[in-house]
Amino acid sequence: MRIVGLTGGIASGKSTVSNLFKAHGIPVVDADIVARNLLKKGTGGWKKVVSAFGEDILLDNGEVDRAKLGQIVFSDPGKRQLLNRLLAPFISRGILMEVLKLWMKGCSIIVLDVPLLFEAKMDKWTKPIVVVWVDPETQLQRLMTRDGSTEEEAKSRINAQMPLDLKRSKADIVIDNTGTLAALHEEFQKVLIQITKPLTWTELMLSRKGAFLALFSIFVGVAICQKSS
Ligand SMILES: CC(C)(COP(=O)(O)OP(=O)(O)OC[C@H]1O[C@@H](n2cnc3c(N)ncnc32)[C@H](O)[C@@H]1O)[C@@H](O)C(=O)NCCC(=O)NCCS
Ligand SMILES: Nc1ncnc2c1ncn2[C@@H]1O[C@H](COP(=O)(O)OP(=O)(O)OP(=O)(O)O)[C@@H](O)[C@H]1O
Repeated sequence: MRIVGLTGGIASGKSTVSNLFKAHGIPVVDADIVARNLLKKGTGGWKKVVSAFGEDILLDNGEVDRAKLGQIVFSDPGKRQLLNRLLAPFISRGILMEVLKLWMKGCSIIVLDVPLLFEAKMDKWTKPIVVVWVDPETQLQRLMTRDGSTEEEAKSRINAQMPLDLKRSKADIVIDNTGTLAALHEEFQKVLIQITKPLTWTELMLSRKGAFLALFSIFVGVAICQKSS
């Protein structure tokens, strides 16, 4: 199974691109959805977060007030690190479970849409890594429009992540989403061809999976030779 990593900056267009993957029949595991489910009332994640941040972050119905928790963690790096530390193991386990379900269904290619793919060191699970990039001004404008946030709020969210240019430098494939949606659709078609084409022998051997298969075959070969001699 090929696990494609999809990441980028906040509001760079990951969900828009992941919808294109889904429209082409490629399943997507969305880390934001996994993280949202982990904060549902009564779950393990909810308990950890309530005991660390207090009941002040709850709504009257006992669910986490996401806007309030967001205001706290995006204006205080220490509190953000605390939240990340509490939720990271649950998030990676949740993602892994979704991957397993898709593997059991026989999916040959899946996409992991993870905003913090590099920050959470999940990049080693995925190949190729697609980074959705936008220029900083467009990113800020789109974020403020989508969330109805002030410039200050939007900037604090952008600055809470690894710089987008650094993510771009770590990518195997970059999608520039600074232009129109039509331009994005066009660029996506090229990426889809790149991602779905079968690996060449050289690429397979250079991949970790290929190296593992080669070593395994050598090991089995040696074992058979020893047994028959
Ligand atoms: C703080 C929370 C409650 C705010 O909720 P809200 O509904 O306002 O935002 P939402 O979850 O839709 O996230 C929007 C975007 O914010 C960015 N973001 C979310 N969490 C983080 C974080 N800890 N650090 C940096 N950026 C983040 C991502 O780009 C994400 O796509 C929520 O983001 C959260 O629980 N974050 C911690 C879990 C996490 O790390 N999620 C990212 C999955 S890898
Ligand atoms: N090429 C585009 N032209 C105009 N608007 C766009 C384009 N691509 C995305 N958008 C809009 O920009 C906003 C951010 O896009 P999207 O939600 O896909 O980003 P994201 O990377 O998934 O964000 P997050 O990190 O918060 O999950 C949305 O309102 C979306 O409709």
